[in-house]
Amino acid sequence: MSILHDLAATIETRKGADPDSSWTAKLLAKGPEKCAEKFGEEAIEAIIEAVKGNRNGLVSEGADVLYHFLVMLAARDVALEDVLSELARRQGTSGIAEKAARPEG
Ligand SMILES: N=c1c2ncn([C@@H]3O[C@H](COP(=O)(O)OP(=O)(O)OP(=O)(O)O)[C@@H](O)[C@H]3O)c2ncn1[C@@H]1O[C@H](COP(=O)(O)O)[C@@H](O)[C@H]1O
Repeated sequence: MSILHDLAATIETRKGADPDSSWTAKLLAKGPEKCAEKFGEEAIEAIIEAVKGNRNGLVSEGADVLYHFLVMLAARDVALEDVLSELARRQGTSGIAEKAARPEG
């Protein structure tokens, strides 16, 4: 299990939990739209750090982005595994070398 899988599993346990018991439970209780909004805010903060060239800031905001991405997925009942499977599928269908190796037609 990766850290992302561990975190996704923790976030899953926060669904329906008392909003006063954890930050994640509180955010999920506000609904999927709020979760998506928070993801957008964190993404913008990461963009700002990237544009500034602030390595430490980008690492920190990047962690926020990944956490809020997982919360957004959980809020819409989309499994991390589905996103990872989509990435894996693309590994097999993209890339100049792979395309060149494929027969015509
Ligand atoms: N990785 C994170 C993580 N990253 C960011 N955050 C929270 O996300 C919030 C985002 O910061 P903001 O400044 O936007 O928050 P805010 O200003 O208080 O919120 P708003 O008023 O803007 O809505 C912070 O309060 C952080 O605590 C996180 N909260 C939890 N986790 C992980 O999730 C696990 C479960 O957390 P709890 O559900 O809180 O136990 C933890 O063990 C951590 O591993």
